[in-house]
Amino acid sequence: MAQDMTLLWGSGSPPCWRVMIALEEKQLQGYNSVLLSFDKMEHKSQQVLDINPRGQVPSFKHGNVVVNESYAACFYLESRFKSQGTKLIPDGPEEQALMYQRMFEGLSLYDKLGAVIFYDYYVPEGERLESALKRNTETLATELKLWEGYLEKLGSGSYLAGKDFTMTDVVVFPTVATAFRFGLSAGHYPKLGAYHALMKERPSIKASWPPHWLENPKGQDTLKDI
Ligand SMILES: N[C@@H](CCC(=O)N[C@@H](CS)C(=O)NCC(=O)O)C(=O)O
Repeated sequence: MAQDMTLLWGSGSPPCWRVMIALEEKQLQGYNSVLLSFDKMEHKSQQVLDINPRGQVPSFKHGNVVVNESYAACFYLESRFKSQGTKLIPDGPEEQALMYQRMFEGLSLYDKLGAVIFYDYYVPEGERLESALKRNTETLATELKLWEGYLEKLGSGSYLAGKDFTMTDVVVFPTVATAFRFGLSAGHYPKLGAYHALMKERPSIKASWPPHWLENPKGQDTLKDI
């Protein structure tokens, strides 16, 4: 089916997961899927550097077309396979505006989540401060409350940009799932919890669930109290 496509990816990487969901939704199964190990630094291998000089994943190739930014790859797939699989960009101008707005806001959520769960990874040992981590955590909680409010306003059973599944869900769900993997409480964020539960049942999500999460279903509890 999609044998002329290659995706180099790492398990649990939200940017990689975005592209995998888009491929599933556009019925592009059968692509050449190359799972790389971050622990072994395989994302810095020549195989990746040949198509992505940043040495990052996702790295994606379709024939001679290289698209490495996850948002760009998702847009490329939607545009190239417009009439195939799920329609990810709604036609209505208002629906489209909300979809674009929320998908780019999703980058803020991703950055703020990373600033908490990967604090020790990003900040060298001698430069870490309790006060900075506390501030990052408060900033994340404020951001999560925004999303909780968006879902509340849309009503139960909604996706992130309305009653239909859209590109916003493709690109933002992996961040939401990562927050829950790191212990976010559905008790504290019931709308996000319901959204997470709804999405977990979707075939594209089941098919692309991070393999190391399947192997080890228990995540961390970093976010349990926020
Ligand atoms: N802007 C890129 C970000 C990709 C990214 O940050 N990938 C991470 C994995 S989640 C990575 O490869 N990190 C290794 C590195 O930067 O050296 C996208 O959204 O595609």
